[in-house]
Amino acid sequence: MTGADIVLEDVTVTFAGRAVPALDRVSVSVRAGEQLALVGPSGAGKSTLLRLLLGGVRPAGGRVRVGGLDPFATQQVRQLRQFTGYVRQRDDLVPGVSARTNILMGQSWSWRMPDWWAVARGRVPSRHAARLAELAEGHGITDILDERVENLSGGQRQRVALARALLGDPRLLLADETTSGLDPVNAARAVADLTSVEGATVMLSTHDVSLAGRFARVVALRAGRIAHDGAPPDARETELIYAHGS
Ligand SMILES: Nc1ncnc2c1ncn2[C@@H]1O[C@H](COP(=O)(O)OP(=O)(O)OP(=O)(O)O)[C@@H](O)[C@H]1O
Repeated sequence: MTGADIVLEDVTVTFAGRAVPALDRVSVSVRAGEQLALVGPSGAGKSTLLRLLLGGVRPAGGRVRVGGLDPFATQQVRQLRQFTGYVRQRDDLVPGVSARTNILMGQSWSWRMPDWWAVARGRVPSRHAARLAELAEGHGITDILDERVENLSGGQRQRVALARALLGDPRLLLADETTSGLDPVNAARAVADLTSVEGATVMLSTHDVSLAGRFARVVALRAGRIAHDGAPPDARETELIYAHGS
């Protein structure tokens, strides 16, 4: 499986009612299979950039391509979402159903009738059984698979969301502050898992400078602009990226 390449050319996003663009003429190219950390102060545009890649926000200008697909073309974005694992900053687990069903539902686009029946009966479709068991074990959630997600802690919910993103062996993994609610052991495990999907392109946004330092490439945003793109910034550069004011 090959990862998805990403091309952003001169992309500007301006939210309604905001004088300042959330992304201001941003250009970034990511090779298929490349893994990078996205850093920058709160409000710098990290979530906006990740959401943009799946057609979640519409640019006022510029060009976006992910795996050669246009996220703003209906048919293409459907295809794009099928090969992407996305762990959002605020998880979007479906209440009222179990952790297991939530994890499986990320792959429902590929199900046929017998798979739907299996899930409706609380079972795991055979095509997902081995990988689900492996992910649940790896993330310490085997014992909570039957729990309704509203009964889980924030960290447990994050691990469920992570397992859902990883279940389909995605070509692209987008993780938005995924490790912030996790204890150090589970945070390390989450990063190890996110970066070990064979061939997948990975973009992980984080406020954790030491975590970002584990990536060969770090892209920093500041007030919607690229402030750094390359090897992890040193202490002085990091200070400038996070300095108050402009
Ligand atoms: N739906 C929206 N409507 C209006 N403004 C928005 C919307 N989403 C984001 N913004 C604004 O766009 C800017 C960038 O926000 P974004 O969430 O991308 O930042 P971030 O770098 O991910 O921040 P954090 O680290 O706090 O998650 C902020 O000024 C934010 O207030």
